[in-house]
Amino acid sequence: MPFMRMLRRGCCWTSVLPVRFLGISPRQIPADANFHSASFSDTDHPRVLITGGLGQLGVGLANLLRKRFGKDSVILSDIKKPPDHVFHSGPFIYSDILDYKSLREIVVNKRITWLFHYSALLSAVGEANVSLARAVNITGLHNILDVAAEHSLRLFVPSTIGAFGPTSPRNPAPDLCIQRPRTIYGVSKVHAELMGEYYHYRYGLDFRCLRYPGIISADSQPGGGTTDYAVQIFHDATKHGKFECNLEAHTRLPMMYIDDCLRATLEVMEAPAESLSMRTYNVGAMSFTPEELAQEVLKHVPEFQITYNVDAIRQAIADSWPMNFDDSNARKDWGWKHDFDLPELVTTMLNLHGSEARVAQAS
Ligand SMILES: NC(=O)C1=CN([C@@H]2O[C@H](COP(=O)(O)OP(=O)(O)OC[C@H]3O[C@@H](n4cnc5c(N)ncnc54)[C@H](O)[C@@H]3O)[C@@H](O)[C@H]2O)C=CC1
Ligand SMILES: CC(=O)[C@H](N)C(=O)O
Repeated sequence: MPFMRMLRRGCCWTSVLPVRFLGISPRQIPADANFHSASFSDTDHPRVLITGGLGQLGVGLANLLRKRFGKDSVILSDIKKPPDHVFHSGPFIYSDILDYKSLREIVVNKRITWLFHYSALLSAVGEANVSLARAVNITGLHNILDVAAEHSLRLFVPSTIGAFGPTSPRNPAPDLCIQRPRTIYGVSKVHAELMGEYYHYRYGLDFRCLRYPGIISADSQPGGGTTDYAVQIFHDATKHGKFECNLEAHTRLPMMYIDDCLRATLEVMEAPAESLSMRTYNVGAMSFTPEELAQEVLKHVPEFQITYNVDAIRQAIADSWPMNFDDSNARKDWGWKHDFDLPELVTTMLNLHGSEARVAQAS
Protein backbone atom coordinates (compact mmCIF):
# COMPACT_ATOMS: atom_id res chain seq x y z
CA MET A 1 0.00 0.00 0.00
CA PRO A 2 1.46 3.43 -0.89
CA PHE A 3 2.88 5.28 2.09
CA MET A 4 0.51 8.30 2.08
CA ARG A 5 -2.56 6.10 1.70
CA MET A 6 -1.48 4.03 4.69
CA LEU A 7 -1.11 7.19 6.69
CA ARG A 8 -4.56 8.41 5.64
CA ARG A 9 -5.98 5.08 6.75
CA GLY A 10 -4.55 5.75 10.20
CA CYS A 11 -1.73 3.18 10.19
CA CYS A 12 0.67 3.86 13.02
CA TRP A 13 4.15 5.12 12.09
CA THR A 14 5.90 1.95 13.03
CA SER A 15 3.75 -0.18 10.78
CA VAL A 16 4.70 2.11 7.91
CA LEU A 17 8.43 2.46 8.38
CA PRO A 18 10.96 0.34 10.21
CA VAL A 19 11.57 1.72 13.63
CA ARG A 20 15.29 2.27 13.03
CA PHE A 21 14.70 4.16 9.79
CA LEU A 22 12.74 6.70 11.80
CA GLY A 23 15.74 7.20 14.11
CA ILE A 24 13.63 5.71 16.87
CA SER A 25 15.93 6.33 19.77
CA PRO A 26 14.62 9.13 21.88
CA ARG A 27 18.15 9.25 23.39
CA GLN A 28 19.69 9.97 19.97
CA ILE A 29 21.35 6.61 19.54
CA PRO A 30 23.17 6.67 16.19
CA ALA A 31 21.05 5.32 13.34
CA ASP A 32 23.48 2.44 12.78
CA ALA A 33 23.38 1.34 16.42
CA ASN A 34 22.75 -2.33 16.76
CA PHE A 35 19.45 -2.44 18.61
CA HIS A 36 19.25 -5.05 21.25
CA SER A 37 16.34 -7.11 20.06
CA ALA A 38 15.99 -9.83 22.65
CA SER A 39 12.23 -9.72 22.50
CA PHE A 40 9.78 -12.11 24.13
CA SER A 41 9.82 -14.30 21.04
CA ASP A 42 13.52 -15.11 21.69
CA THR A 43 12.74 -17.11 24.74
CA ASP A 44 10.18 -19.35 26.41
CA HIS A 45 9.72 -16.94 29.27
CA PRO A 46 10.09 -13.19 29.52
CA ARG A 47 13.05 -11.94 31.56
CA VAL A 48 11.50 -9.46 33.92
CA LEU A 49 12.73 -6.36 35.79
CA ILE A 50 10.52 -4.77 38.45
CA THR A 51 11.48 -1.22 39.51
CA GLY A 52 10.47 0.15 42.92
CA GLY A 53 9.92 -3.47 43.91
CA LEU A 54 10.21 -3.07 47.68
CA GLY A 55 7.03 -1.04 48.07
CA GLN A 56 3.57 -2.31 48.89
CA LEU A 57 3.03 -4.13 45.59
CA GLY A 58 6.39 -5.22 44.15
CA VAL A 59 7.24 -8.24 46.28
CA GLY A 60 3.82 -9.78 45.66
CA LEU A 61 4.21 -9.17 41.94
CA ALA A 62 7.65 -10.82 41.96
CA ASN A 63 6.19 -13.86 43.77
CA LEU A 64 3.40 -14.20 41.21
CA LEU A 65 5.72 -13.77 38.21
CA ARG A 66 8.30 -16.17 39.64
CA LYS A 67 5.63 -18.84 40.01
CA ARG A 68 4.70 -18.29 36.38
CA PHE A 69 8.11 -17.77 34.74
CA GLY A 70 10.65 -19.24 37.17
CA LYS A 71 12.52 -17.71 40.09
CA ASP A 72 15.57 -16.55 38.19
CA SER A 73 13.56 -14.92 35.37
CA VAL A 74 12.33 -12.12 37.62
CA ILE A 75 14.63 -9.44 39.06
CA LEU A 76 13.33 -7.22 41.80
CA SER A 77 14.99 -3.81 42.13
CA ASP A 78 14.78 -0.74 44.36
CA ILE A 79 16.97 1.86 46.06
CA LYS A 80 16.21 0.43 49.50
CA LYS A 81 17.89 -2.49 51.26
CA PRO A 82 15.78 -5.63 50.93
CA PRO A 83 14.73 -7.52 54.05
CA ASP A 84 16.36 -10.96 54.39
CA HIS A 85 13.34 -12.98 53.29
CA VAL A 86 13.03 -10.90 50.09
CA PHE A 87 16.77 -11.01 49.36
CA HIS A 88 16.77 -14.81 49.66
CA SER A 89 13.58 -15.35 47.66
CA GLY A 90 15.08 -14.50 44.24
CA PRO A 91 17.32 -12.08 42.32
CA PHE A 92 17.49 -8.56 43.73
CA ILE A 93 19.49 -5.64 42.35
CA TYR A 94 20.00 -1.97 43.29
CA SER A 95 18.49 0.30 40.67
CA ASP A 96 17.79 4.01 40.84
CA ILE A 97 15.46 4.92 37.99
CA LEU A 98 16.98 8.40 37.89
CA ASP A 99 20.25 6.84 36.68
CA TYR A 100 19.64 6.13 33.03
CA LYS A 101 23.00 4.48 32.29
CA SER A 102 22.62 2.03 35.12
CA LEU A 103 19.09 1.18 34.00
CA ARG A 104 20.39 0.49 30.51
CA GLU A 105 23.22 -1.62 31.90
CA ILE A 106 20.78 -3.81 33.81
CA VAL A 107 18.49 -4.22 30.82
CA VAL A 108 21.42 -5.18 28.57
CA ASN A 109 23.37 -7.36 30.99
CA LYS A 110 20.31 -9.21 32.27
CA ARG A 111 18.73 -9.40 28.80
CA ILE A 112 15.45 -7.99 30.14
CA THR A 113 12.37 -8.32 27.92
CA TRP A 114 9.54 -7.20 30.22
CA LEU A 115 9.66 -4.23 32.59
CA PHE A 116 7.16 -3.51 35.36
CA HIS A 117 7.72 0.07 36.48
CA TYR A 118 6.52 0.39 40.08
CA SER A 119 8.80 3.18 41.40
CA ALA A 120 6.79 6.22 42.43
CA LEU A 121 5.95 8.64 45.21
CA LEU A 122 2.25 8.19 46.01
CA SER A 123 -0.36 10.91 46.49
CA ALA A 124 0.12 12.02 50.10
CA VAL A 125 3.94 11.79 50.20
CA GLY A 126 4.04 13.41 46.77
CA GLU A 127 2.24 16.50 48.10
CA ALA A 128 4.74 16.61 50.99
CA ASN A 129 7.71 16.56 48.57
CA VAL A 130 6.69 17.87 45.19
CA SER A 131 10.16 18.25 43.70
CA LEU A 132 11.15 14.67 44.56
CA ALA A 133 7.80 13.40 43.26
CA ARG A 134 8.34 15.31 40.05
CA ALA A 135 11.82 13.83 39.66
CA VAL A 136 10.88 10.22 40.44
CA ASN A 137 7.45 10.14 38.80
CA ILE A 138 8.23 12.21 35.70
CA THR A 139 12.00 12.25 35.02
CA GLY A 140 12.24 8.64 36.16
CA LEU A 141 9.40 7.66 33.85
CA HIS A 142 11.20 9.30 30.91
CA ASN A 143 14.23 7.09 31.60
CA ILE A 144 12.01 4.03 31.73
CA LEU A 145 10.23 4.87 28.48
CA ASP A 146 13.51 5.48 26.69
CA VAL A 147 15.19 2.32 27.87
CA ALA A 148 12.06 0.31 27.05
CA ALA A 149 11.79 1.80 23.55
CA GLU A 150 15.48 1.32 22.80
CA HIS A 151 15.47 -2.30 23.86
CA SER A 152 12.05 -3.35 22.54
CA LEU A 153 10.71 -4.16 25.98
CA ARG A 154 7.11 -4.82 26.88
CA LEU A 155 6.46 -2.13 29.48
CA PHE A 156 3.86 -2.04 32.24
CA VAL A 157 3.30 1.25 34.09
CA PRO A 158 0.51 1.42 36.69
CA SER A 159 -1.71 4.46 36.78
CA THR A 160 -4.34 5.15 39.41
CA ILE A 161 -7.73 6.55 40.37
CA GLY A 162 -5.56 9.56 41.28
CA ALA A 163 -5.18 10.35 37.57
CA PHE A 164 -8.71 11.80 37.72
CA GLY A 165 -9.69 15.09 39.32
CA PRO A 166 -12.66 17.12 40.55
CA THR A 167 -13.89 17.85 37.02
CA SER A 168 -13.87 14.17 35.98
CA PRO A 169 -17.11 12.16 36.16
CA ARG A 170 -16.86 10.47 39.56
CA ASN A 171 -19.58 7.87 39.68
CA PRO A 172 -18.42 6.08 37.66
CA ALA A 173 -15.25 7.39 36.01
CA PRO A 174 -14.97 5.98 32.47
CA ASP A 175 -11.68 5.24 30.69
CA LEU A 176 -11.85 8.34 28.55
CA CYS A 177 -12.94 11.59 30.15
CA ILE A 178 -11.61 14.88 31.45
CA GLN A 179 -8.51 14.32 33.60
CA ARG A 180 -7.43 17.39 35.55
CA PRO A 181 -5.95 15.97 38.79
CA ARG A 182 -4.82 18.40 41.48
CA THR A 183 -1.91 16.41 42.95
CA ILE A 184 1.62 16.08 41.58
CA TYR A 185 1.02 12.31 41.77
CA GLY A 186 -2.06 12.54 39.56
CA VAL A 187 -0.43 14.93 37.13
CA SER A 188 2.58 12.62 36.82
CA LYS A 189 0.32 9.62 36.19
CA VAL A 190 -1.68 11.38 33.45
CA HIS A 191 1.70 12.30 31.98
CA ALA A 192 2.76 8.63 32.16
CA GLU A 193 -0.44 7.48 30.43
CA LEU A 194 -0.05 10.03 27.63
CA MET A 195 3.69 9.53 27.16
CA GLY A 196 3.34 5.75 27.13
CA GLU A 197 0.60 5.93 24.55
CA TYR A 198 2.61 8.42 22.52
CA TYR A 199 5.66 6.10 22.52
CA HIS A 200 3.37 3.27 21.50
CA TYR A 201 1.98 5.10 18.46
CA ARG A 202 5.21 6.93 17.59
CA TYR A 203 7.85 4.26 18.24
CA GLY A 204 5.87 1.03 18.51
CA LEU A 205 6.61 0.62 22.24
CA ASP A 206 4.53 -2.21 23.69
CA PHE A 207 3.17 -0.03 26.50
CA ARG A 208 0.43 -1.38 28.78
CA CYS A 209 -1.14 0.51 31.64
CA LEU A 210 -3.85 -0.18 34.21
CA ARG A 211 -5.40 2.43 36.44
CA TYR A 212 -5.43 0.72 39.82
CA PRO A 213 -7.93 1.57 42.58
CA GLY A 214 -6.57 1.76 46.16
CA ILE A 215 -4.82 -1.57 46.72
CA ILE A 216 -5.22 -3.48 49.97
CA SER A 217 -2.63 -6.00 51.10
CA ALA A 218 -1.52 -7.63 54.33
CA ASP A 219 2.13 -8.38 53.78
CA SER A 220 3.60 -4.88 53.58
CA GLN A 221 3.07 -1.34 54.77
CA PRO A 222 1.36 1.16 52.46
CA GLY A 223 3.67 3.74 50.88
CA GLY A 224 2.07 7.10 51.73
CA GLY A 225 -1.19 7.21 49.80
CA THR A 226 -4.67 8.57 50.41
CA THR A 227 -6.20 5.07 50.43
CA ASP A 228 -3.76 3.82 53.12
CA TYR A 229 -6.48 3.87 55.79
CA ALA A 230 -8.03 0.80 54.20
CA VAL A 231 -4.79 -1.11 54.79
CA GLN A 232 -4.00 0.27 58.24
CA ILE A 233 -7.46 -0.50 59.61
CA PHE A 234 -6.73 -4.24 59.53
CA HIS A 235 -3.41 -3.89 61.41
CA ASP A 236 -5.09 -1.80 64.10
CA ALA A 237 -8.30 -3.85 64.34
CA THR A 238 -6.37 -7.06 65.02
CA LYS A 239 -3.72 -5.47 67.26
CA HIS A 240 -5.70 -2.89 69.23
CA GLY A 241 -9.40 -3.46 68.44
CA LYS A 242 -9.74 0.16 67.37
CA PHE A 243 -8.72 2.47 64.55
CA GLU A 244 -8.44 6.22 63.99
CA CYS A 245 -9.37 7.02 60.40
CA ASN A 246 -7.87 10.03 58.58
CA LEU A 247 -10.74 10.26 56.04
CA GLU A 248 -14.37 11.17 56.69
CA ALA A 249 -16.80 8.31 57.33
CA HIS A 250 -18.68 8.70 54.04
CA THR A 251 -15.68 9.03 51.69
CA ARG A 252 -16.32 6.53 48.92
CA LEU A 253 -13.34 5.27 46.88
CA PRO A 254 -12.68 2.35 44.52
CA MET A 255 -10.55 -0.37 46.13
CA MET A 256 -9.09 -3.76 45.20
CA TYR A 257 -7.47 -6.70 46.98
CA ILE A 258 -3.83 -7.20 46.00
CA ASP A 259 -4.36 -10.67 44.49
CA ASP A 260 -6.85 -9.21 42.01
CA CYS A 261 -4.51 -6.30 41.25
CA LEU A 262 -1.50 -8.51 40.52
CA ARG A 263 -3.54 -10.98 38.49
CA ALA A 264 -4.97 -8.12 36.39
CA THR A 265 -1.42 -6.90 35.82
CA LEU A 266 -0.20 -10.28 34.60
CA GLU A 267 -3.33 -10.80 32.50
CA VAL A 268 -3.02 -7.50 30.65
CA MET A 269 0.68 -8.18 30.05
CA GLU A 270 -0.12 -11.59 28.59
CA ALA A 271 -3.09 -10.40 26.52
CA PRO A 272 -2.55 -10.63 22.76
CA ALA A 273 -1.82 -7.15 21.40
CA GLU A 274 -4.76 -7.39 19.00
CA SER A 275 -7.21 -7.77 21.92
CA LEU A 276 -6.19 -4.40 23.36
CA SER A 277 -8.36 -1.66 21.89
CA MET A 278 -6.63 0.80 24.23
CA ARG A 279 -3.33 0.97 26.08
CA THR A 280 -4.64 2.42 29.37
CA TYR A 281 -7.54 0.68 31.14
CA ASN A 282 -9.49 1.24 34.34
CA VAL A 283 -9.68 -1.93 36.44
CA GLY A 284 -12.20 -2.14 39.25
CA ALA A 285 -13.39 -4.50 41.95
CA MET A 286 -15.30 -2.84 44.81
CA SER A 287 -16.02 0.58 46.22
CA PHE A 288 -16.70 1.46 49.86
CA THR A 289 -16.54 4.14 52.56
CA PRO A 290 -14.61 3.92 55.87
CA GLU A 291 -17.96 3.48 57.62
CA GLU A 292 -18.95 0.54 55.41
CA LEU A 293 -15.52 -1.05 55.86
CA ALA A 294 -15.76 -0.62 59.65
CA GLN A 295 -19.24 -2.26 59.66
CA GLU A 296 -17.80 -5.27 57.84
CA VAL A 297 -14.84 -5.49 60.26
CA LEU A 298 -17.29 -5.29 63.18
CA LYS A 299 -18.92 -8.53 61.99
CA HIS A 300 -15.65 -10.34 62.81
CA VAL A 301 -14.23 -8.19 65.63
CA PRO A 302 -17.25 -7.34 67.83
CA GLU A 303 -15.30 -4.98 70.12
CA PHE A 304 -13.93 -2.97 67.16
CA GLN A 305 -14.25 0.81 67.32
CA ILE A 306 -13.53 3.40 64.66
CA THR A 307 -12.96 7.11 65.34
CA TYR A 308 -12.27 9.92 62.88
CA ASN A 309 -9.45 12.46 62.91
CA VAL A 310 -9.57 13.85 59.40
CA ASP A 311 -6.39 14.87 57.58
CA ALA A 312 -7.39 17.87 55.46
CA ILE A 313 -4.88 17.19 52.69
CA ARG A 314 -5.83 13.54 52.27
CA GLN A 315 -9.54 14.39 52.48
CA ALA A 316 -9.24 17.01 49.72
CA ILE A 317 -7.43 14.48 47.54
CA ALA A 318 -10.02 11.77 48.18
CA ASP A 319 -12.88 14.17 47.44
CA SER A 320 -11.41 14.81 44.00
CA TRP A 321 -11.08 11.12 43.08
CA PRO A 322 -13.69 8.81 41.52
CA MET A 323 -16.13 7.02 43.79
CA ASN A 324 -16.49 4.19 41.29
CA PHE A 325 -14.65 2.94 38.25
CA ASP A 326 -16.19 1.94 34.93
CA ASP A 327 -13.92 -0.90 33.83
CA SER A 328 -16.19 -2.34 31.13
CA ASN A 329 -13.50 -2.03 28.44
CA ALA A 330 -11.06 -4.19 30.42
CA ARG A 331 -13.82 -6.75 30.96
CA LYS A 332 -14.73 -6.75 27.28
CA ASP A 333 -11.26 -6.63 25.69
CA TRP A 334 -9.18 -9.04 27.76
CA GLY A 335 -11.70 -10.66 30.09
CA TRP A 336 -11.00 -8.83 33.35
CA LYS A 337 -13.01 -10.22 36.27
CA HIS A 338 -12.34 -9.52 39.93
CA ASP A 339 -12.60 -12.23 42.60
CA PHE A 340 -12.74 -10.19 45.83
CA ASP A 341 -15.68 -8.07 46.98
CA LEU A 342 -15.87 -6.37 50.39
CA PRO A 343 -16.87 -9.44 52.49
CA GLU A 344 -14.12 -11.66 51.00
CA LEU A 345 -11.59 -8.84 51.35
CA VAL A 346 -12.34 -8.36 55.05
CA THR A 347 -12.34 -12.08 55.86
CA THR A 348 -9.05 -12.59 54.04
CA MET A 349 -7.31 -9.57 55.56
CA LEU A 350 -8.44 -10.41 59.09
CA ASN A 351 -7.35 -14.03 58.69
CA LEU A 352 -3.92 -12.95 57.47
CA HIS A 353 -3.47 -10.42 60.27
CA GLY A 354 -4.98 -12.75 62.85
CA SER A 355 -2.47 -15.48 62.04
CA GLU A 356 0.37 -12.93 62.16
CA ALA A 357 -0.80 -11.73 65.56
CA ARG A 358 -1.00 -15.33 66.81
CA VAL A 359 2.56 -16.04 65.58
CA ALA A 360 3.81 -12.86 67.29
CA GLN A 361 2.07 -13.78 70.57
CA ALA A 362 3.48 -17.31 70.49
CA SER A 363 7.10 -16.21 69.91
N1 LIG B 1 -0.62 0.93 46.37
C1 LIG B 1 -1.69 1.43 45.75
O1 LIG B 1 -2.80 1.52 46.31
C2 LIG B 1 -1.57 1.88 44.34
C3 LIG B 1 -0.38 1.89 43.66
N2 LIG B 1 -0.31 2.33 42.37
C4 LIG B 1 0.96 2.37 41.68
O2 LIG B 1 1.62 1.13 41.77
C5 LIG B 1 3.03 1.34 41.90
C6 LIG B 1 3.55 0.62 43.13
O3 LIG B 1 2.85 1.14 44.24
P1 LIG B 1 3.31 0.81 45.74
O4 LIG B 1 4.11 -0.43 45.78
O5 LIG B 1 2.12 0.97 46.58
O6 LIG B 1 4.27 2.08 46.00
P2 LIG B 1 5.26 2.29 47.25
O7 LIG B 1 5.30 3.75 47.53
O8 LIG B 1 4.93 1.36 48.35
O9 LIG B 1 6.65 1.84 46.62
C7 LIG B 1 7.32 2.61 45.66
C8 LIG B 1 8.78 2.19 45.63
O10 LIG B 1 9.48 3.06 44.73
C9 LIG B 1 10.78 3.16 45.22
N3 LIG B 1 11.50 4.31 44.68
C10 LIG B 1 11.40 5.60 45.06
N4 LIG B 1 12.29 6.34 44.38
C11 LIG B 1 12.96 5.51 43.57
C12 LIG B 1 14.01 5.66 42.63
N5 LIG B 1 14.60 6.85 42.41
N6 LIG B 1 14.47 4.57 41.95
C13 LIG B 1 13.91 3.36 42.16
N7 LIG B 1 12.91 3.15 43.04
C14 LIG B 1 12.44 4.21 43.74
C15 LIG B 1 10.63 3.26 46.74
O11 LIG B 1 11.83 2.91 47.41
C16 LIG B 1 9.49 2.29 47.00
O12 LIG B 1 9.95 1.02 47.41
C17 LIG B 1 3.23 2.85 41.93
O13 LIG B 1 3.60 3.30 40.66
C18 LIG B 1 1.89 3.39 42.30
O14 LIG B 1 1.66 4.66 41.76
C19 LIG B 1 -1.41 2.78 41.70
C20 LIG B 1 -2.62 2.83 42.33
C21 LIG B 1 -2.81 2.31 43.67
C1 LIG C 1 -4.80 5.09 44.89
C2 LIG C 1 -3.35 5.32 44.84
O1 LIG C 1 -2.82 5.58 43.79
C3 LIG C 1 -2.55 5.27 46.09
N1 LIG C 1 -2.93 4.21 46.95
C4 LIG C 1 -2.71 6.58 46.82
O2 LIG C 1 -3.64 6.66 47.64
O3 LIG C 1 -1.95 7.51 46.53
